[in-house]
Amino acid sequence: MSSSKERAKKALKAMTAIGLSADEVKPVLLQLFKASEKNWDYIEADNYQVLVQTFWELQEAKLAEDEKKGDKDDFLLGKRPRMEAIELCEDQASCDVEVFSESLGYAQDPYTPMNDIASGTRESSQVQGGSSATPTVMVQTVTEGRLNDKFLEDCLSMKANPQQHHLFFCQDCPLERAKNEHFPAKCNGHLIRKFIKECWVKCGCAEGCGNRAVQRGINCNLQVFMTHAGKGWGVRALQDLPKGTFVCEYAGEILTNTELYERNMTGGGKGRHTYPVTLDADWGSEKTLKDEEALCLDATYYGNVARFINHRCYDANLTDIPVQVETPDRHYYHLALFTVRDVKAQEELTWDYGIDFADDDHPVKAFKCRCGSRFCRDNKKLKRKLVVVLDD
Ligand SMILES: C[S@@+](CC[C@H](N)C(=O)[O-])C[C@H]1O[C@@H](n2cnc3c(N)ncnc32)[C@H](O)[C@@H]1O
Repeated sequence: MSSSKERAKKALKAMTAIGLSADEVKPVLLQLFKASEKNWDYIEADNYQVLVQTFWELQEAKLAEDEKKGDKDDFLLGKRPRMEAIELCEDQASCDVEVFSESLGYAQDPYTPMNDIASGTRESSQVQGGSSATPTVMVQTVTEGRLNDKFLEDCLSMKANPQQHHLFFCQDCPLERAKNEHFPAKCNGHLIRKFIKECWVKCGCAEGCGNRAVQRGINCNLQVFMTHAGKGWGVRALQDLPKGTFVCEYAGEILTNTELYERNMTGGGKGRHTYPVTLDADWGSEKTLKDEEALCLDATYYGNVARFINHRCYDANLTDIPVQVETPDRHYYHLALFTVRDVKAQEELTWDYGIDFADDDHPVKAFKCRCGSRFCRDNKKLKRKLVVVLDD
């Protein structure tokens, strides 16, 4: 059995994975630990459900308290309510969760710019690439339109815990520069993502090879429907979709950051119904990217069914994965949407656009999120009436 220290560390990691700050969660965890008489099974049950719930309940209580005092500023400014009101364990030094005073340093994985080797066997899993004398290992990530489980889990873990993976920090970040040309903020780091590399003509494999999904197009029955949640149109499938199914590509115009900025300035972005998607833009290549090189996909004027897929914070049922079809290019590439779990017929398909709802400087104004997720990041709407269950 792991020690309290390890379990506390694991709990904090799980909380940062869903976007909560470890510093804010620490006192809540400590209090819960005491209140439950050090019952880790209780704290860890259902993926730390009680911890997440208690955290939000205490936030809610603090908010209500501030509102009573007429101190609504933090909330209105979109800042997270502070947690100082929560008492810490008086005897913290001897408490066996002393890990709370430790900093949570994450080990960085060495960067491997290759797809993971899939377990599938297929005629082209080791084939010659082009005219090169050295065989290129063609990695099979998709089998009959379904993503390899390990590959999918790795992609999800990268998105959930970017700090644990290789991040590229630019000296002069084009994304920050697009927000503030004269005083760009420091780069927040860009995730070096995993790519699916589909088979192509030079693989020498058959046309029917299972490692070709995106290039074949949509293969499931999708329906655009009017949602009842005030989000406008949405998309659902009329059939069950197993985990890892390729749903569709996100198609749009490829714009540079500069073009997107100009489009927004000249009114083309006003009343827009789509949210542009930033392409990873070759982060990690040696050279500094200029504004004209950082790309995004804008589906405002041209797109496909993916432009109707709504956003959901954290627990969406789709994820986007970059795909190389034909060219080994990490700058211009395809973005494909895959299911992250089994999805039932008629269930709305959703995707986390990665919006930072607190970022007022983003070139496109974020909408008021109505995703309905308990992990919704649009805190301004967090006015749920929760009952504080924690009686210490
Ligand atoms: C890619 S479009 C999705 C299709 C859109 N619902 C429509 O009717 O055309 C993105 C737009 O849908 C709306 N939307 C998407 N997800 C939403 C959410 N979670 N809450 C509220 N509105 C959402 C926003 O207006 C957003 O700009």
